[in-house]
Amino acid sequence: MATPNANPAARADEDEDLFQAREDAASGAYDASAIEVLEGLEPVRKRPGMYIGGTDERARHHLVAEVLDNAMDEAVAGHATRIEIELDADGFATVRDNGRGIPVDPHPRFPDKSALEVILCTLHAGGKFGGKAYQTSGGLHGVGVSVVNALSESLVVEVARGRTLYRQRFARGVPLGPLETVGPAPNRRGTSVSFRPDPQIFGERARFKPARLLKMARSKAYLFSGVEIRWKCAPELLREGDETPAEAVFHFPGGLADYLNFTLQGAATFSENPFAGKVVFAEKFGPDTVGSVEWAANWTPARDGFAASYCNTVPTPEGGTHEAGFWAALTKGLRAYGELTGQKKAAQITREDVMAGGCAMISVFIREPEFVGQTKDRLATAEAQRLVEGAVRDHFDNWLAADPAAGGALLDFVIQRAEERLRRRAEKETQRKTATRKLRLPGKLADCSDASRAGSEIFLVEGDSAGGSAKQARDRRTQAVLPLRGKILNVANASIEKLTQNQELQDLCQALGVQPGARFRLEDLRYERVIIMTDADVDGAHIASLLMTFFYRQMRPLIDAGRLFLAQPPLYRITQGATSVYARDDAHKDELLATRFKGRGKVEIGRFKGLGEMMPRQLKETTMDPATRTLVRVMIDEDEPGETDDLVERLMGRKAETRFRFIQENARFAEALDV
Ligand SMILES: Nc1ncnc2c1ncn2[C@@H]1O[C@H](COP(=O)(O)OP(=O)(O)OP(=O)(O)O)[C@@H](O)[C@H]1O
Repeated sequence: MATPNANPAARADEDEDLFQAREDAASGAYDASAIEVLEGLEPVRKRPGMYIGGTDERARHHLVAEVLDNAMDEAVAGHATRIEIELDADGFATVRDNGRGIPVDPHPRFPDKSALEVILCTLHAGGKFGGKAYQTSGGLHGVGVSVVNALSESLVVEVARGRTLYRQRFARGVPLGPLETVGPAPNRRGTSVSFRPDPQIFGERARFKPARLLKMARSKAYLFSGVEIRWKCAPELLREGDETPAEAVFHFPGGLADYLNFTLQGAATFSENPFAGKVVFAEKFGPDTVGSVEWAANWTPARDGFAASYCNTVPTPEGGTHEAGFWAALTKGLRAYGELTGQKKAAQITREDVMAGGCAMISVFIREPEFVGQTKDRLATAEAQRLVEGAVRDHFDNWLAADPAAGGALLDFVIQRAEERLRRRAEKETQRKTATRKLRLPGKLADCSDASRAGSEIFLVEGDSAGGSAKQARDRRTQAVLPLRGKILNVANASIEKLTQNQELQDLCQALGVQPGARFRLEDLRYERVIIMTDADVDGAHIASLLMTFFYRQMRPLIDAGRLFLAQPPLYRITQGATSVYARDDAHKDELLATRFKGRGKVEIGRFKGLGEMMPRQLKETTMDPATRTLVRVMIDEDEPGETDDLVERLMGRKAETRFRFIQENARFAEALDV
């Protein structure tokens, strides 16, 4: 669709620019010399995101998870009993285990290199591709530790094997020398990996967060009761008032049940003892079935339910087949229990009803799991569903029967959830029938012209001038624009009355076609995607966080369904001759300057003050057009359930000093966006 431009001369100039840029890319610069072949670990340094999902805080901590997963694999395979995690004041993280030690003998395919060097410097080198060295492992691709090596400014591996200590040092994935034999080590065995993430990749001021790693260490210990995890952190890294200890030892013989009780501390639950257990598959399904499942679940009316699942100790925040099997066992179990106790209504129960208020932890160990992506967010192995359902079902039936009071109360609670769900559905149907319900839409909304919800989007923009640009830049058929004036109310501490009186929020709800809080229904949402589009500066970031808090608190299912996004408007336009490119932030600008603009004439850098200042076609091309833009999906990234609640409370709640502390801790982010 054509976008009207206030200034036709400028439009013609721009067309010319664009044409030239395309020509340039299509001819002169594109010959055989433009085809690069990346060798060794270079691809990892070029595109870290492909291997660790980005270069942000989560990705940085994921490096430790990769190394820790290797040590856990060694423990789960029965070769290590102790893992130590240490954080140094100079930014190094060390993970040490007392396992077999990474093999150090010459590698059969590369006889002049040790297996250790091959593992550390080659993608896809590992002992977990279905061989005999590990039965169930979190590692699969032979990628983890080599990626950590590539992205570390400095990395040292020590291996104690056969009473001898070996060491090799690396910098940015390149060995600084061969594997050295340090000397005899009669009382030591295992592997130690020490590394410091590369500031060139993660930024100068990126540091590990002790609290985040402590949680990781603790949850690993819960997941495998056969391991003791020792934690040590340089006191300089801890702030006064931090709850993170400088030293701790984690060992949980009670496994997941301990974990669940710890997480639910204080909440009233249906049963004093959670529904918990463990099944070794070979005992249930025959000696050829490798692996096991452990679980713990309880129900509480006091808070929303959650499910935390793991496969081979790797967290799977997006669930997958193991979770599906677990909930299927419980749903079928409750229906059968209802039938047994004469509760006819139990036949209506679905998985959704069982999950409401259900807090569950599920950990499976299986051979050669299949995940979606290298960061392993979701388990895809179909077999896991059958194994978990089969293993859990009998135990659940027995648990319900063993405590009729708790079992009956749980069944009532779940039936109530089912009834509520059915009532809601009936209400909706009558609504649809009785009225061609007239929608009142706020006046300033520029709605899309297509009636279909599929593929439609609404952009929430800050202020009328940005709204004006966005209205010109949009695709009128599928993209709607709602300008919001000034900062919306901070909902973290607003009462519900205040919330409903706030004009901006009222308009927002009306435009979306939904109601906030308990009356929110995802089915009512008038658009497929909701996109927050604010300026790339501190004010914009603040408005975006207020909106995200609002959605998190009042419309959480919208986030869980993956339908909330952040637009990524550029901050800079870099021009050289006929070529222009856009940069998101300072780091991106520096990267582009270093890679794309080498010594060919004068480079001009323009900085956008706000969206309102951009030409509609620039805004369209960089930020709104689905063919060329990038969107960031807002997701809830929790290492532990309840963590986001804490963070939102800290950031947006009443205590200004905690917010201030967060901003200080994350100063890089705040600075990068500062104007
Ligand atoms: N702590 C350790 N103890 C013993 N062997 C190890 C240890 N760490 C790594 N290894 C060996 O190095 C191999 C490569 O490890 P790497 O982390 O690169 O990949 P992976 O664990 O096989 O798979 P993934 O890419 O999924 O993490 C492992 O398969 C294992 O054989």
